[in-house]
Amino acid sequence: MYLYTAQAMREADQRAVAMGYPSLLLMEAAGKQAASRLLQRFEGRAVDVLCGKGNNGGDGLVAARWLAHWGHPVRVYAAEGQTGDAAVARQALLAHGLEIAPLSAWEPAPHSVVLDALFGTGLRGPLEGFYAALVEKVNQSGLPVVAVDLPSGLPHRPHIQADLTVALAGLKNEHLFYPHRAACGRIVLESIGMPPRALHNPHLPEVLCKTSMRPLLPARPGNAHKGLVGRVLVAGGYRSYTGAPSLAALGAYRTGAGLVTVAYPADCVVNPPLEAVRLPLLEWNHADLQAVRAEAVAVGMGAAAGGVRAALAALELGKPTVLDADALHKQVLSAYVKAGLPTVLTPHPGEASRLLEIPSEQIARAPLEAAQALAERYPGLVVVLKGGPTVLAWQPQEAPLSPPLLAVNSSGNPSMATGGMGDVLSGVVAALLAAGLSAWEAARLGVYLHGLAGDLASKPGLLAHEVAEALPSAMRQLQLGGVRDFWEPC
Ligand SMILES: NC(=O)C1=CN([C@@H]2O[C@H](COP(=O)(O)OP(=O)(O)OC[C@H]3O[C@@H](n4cnc5c(N)ncnc54)[C@H](O)[C@@H]3O)[C@@H](O)[C@H]2O)[C@@H](O)CC1
Ligand SMILES: Nc1ncnc2c1ncn2[C@@H]1O[C@H](COP(=O)(O)OP(=O)(O)O)[C@@H](O)[C@H]1O
Ligand SMILES: [K+]
Repeated sequence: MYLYTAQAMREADQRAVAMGYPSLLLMEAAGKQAASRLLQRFEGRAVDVLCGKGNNGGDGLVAARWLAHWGHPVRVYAAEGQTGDAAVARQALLAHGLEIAPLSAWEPAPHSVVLDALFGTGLRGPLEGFYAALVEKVNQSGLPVVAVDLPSGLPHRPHIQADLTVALAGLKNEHLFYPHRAACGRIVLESIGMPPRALHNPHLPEVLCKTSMRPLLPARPGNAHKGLVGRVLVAGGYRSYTGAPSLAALGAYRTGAGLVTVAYPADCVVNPPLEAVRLPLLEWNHADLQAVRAEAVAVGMGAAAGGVRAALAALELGKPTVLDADALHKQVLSAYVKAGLPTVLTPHPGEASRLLEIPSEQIARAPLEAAQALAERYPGLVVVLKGGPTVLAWQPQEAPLSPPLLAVNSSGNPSMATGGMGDVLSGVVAALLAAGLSAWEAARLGVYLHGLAGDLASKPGLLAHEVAEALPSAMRQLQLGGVRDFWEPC
């Protein structure tokens, strides 16, 4: 499944029509589904439907018709001047004997719910004048609001603050990225019958979800032994933060690594899991690391100034590698590009800011663009730009002229914003690399599982090792089909 811009969704709509699928059917499904989702959540309240003059308004007119048809009290307020499908929706509503009042007549009524069908993906620029005032009036009414497709006004200000948003046909950027996502409330995605071929567009970012991630889970053969399922070398640690390599080791073990070795400077106290092999080193050098039996490496966690040396020593092992934290320096990344090894780098916005030399606020505002810029700068390396949500980008070296592949994670939550969470992720991705997944597969599945474990363990005061401990349940639930994507109805 893909993440759409307004333009990409319009193109999908046009493809559906070109394939012979009538657009009126899409509007009918959209309005009917929005009405039924509203009733599911706000049964018993009168519904005020606010309709704009475009197709979002058309969806609202369809919803109003069905609400009335099902016997619910409904008042309709609409702009004048619908055309095309929305005009047909208006006629159909009138044929049911409903009256349409002007939008200017709307006043908040106690115990009602507002269906916001003012503007969707067709909005051009911020709302002003009458519509800006209407949106503010709805927000100030304190009434619950269900938004059709998008809270009206997004991605600009002012915009509707919704309790529920019924996304139509596909998720749009506003449904996944903050601060806009916060305006959507709970999000439910309705397919509205759009032909899958019309939605198909591999140039768009992939949304990581249970359906695409489940097939990537590595199988564990009946005759498995610890040398067969993937061994991981974790290289990191320094005086200041000795928990980092230990958490990476825990993440790797809890993702199914057969054996984890933790290499760290001998003058630092590291307490890896009991099950890990310890390798204290006097200095980061290739010869000592070479002795470790491992199919993948995670390097840089808590390594401070030793990060660059550790990463360059690890490079000579010629293994698939995760570069995190203190390994994330330009000279390291350039050396890994040259080596052409399967490599995943996992910067947070601060580290990406150092690499791209742009402010981290800019990265947080446009994470997909930042991940893409890193992927283009370091072809062949898979970029995992961590955040809420984490985004991924990869420019395959064999296809330098095509745009990078992009993905956005859908799992994870703000309780994961605590120290050590990223260290666990490095171990998870390294374990998947060691199990034989490609860098793009391991990064996508690793990010998804890590977020899913965070969702299962979510609570105030969540600690990174608790997320690691939830990884086995996350994998089992994904395997057995017990996972719910956030846009699925409860
Ligand atoms: N997949 C699809 O493409 C489908 C889309 N549908 C609906 O269609 C919507 C998109 O419809 P439209 O493209 O008609 O666009 P909208 O209905 O979102 O808005 C277009 C209308 O808003 C006006 N407008 C735009 N910017 C404005 C501004 N800043 N201030 C005041 N007025 C402004 C335009 O003049 C136009 O009348 C979707 O969000 C969805 O609700 C559904 O009907 C079914 C299928
Ligand atoms: N609000 C959030 N929503 C989803 N995931 C989050 C959120 N905040 C943090 N995370 C996840 O937690 C991890 C934090 O990583 P990082 O900042 O590197 O932590 P550390 O450096 O302390 O190990 C990332 O995987 C990130 O995606
Ligand atoms: K809307």
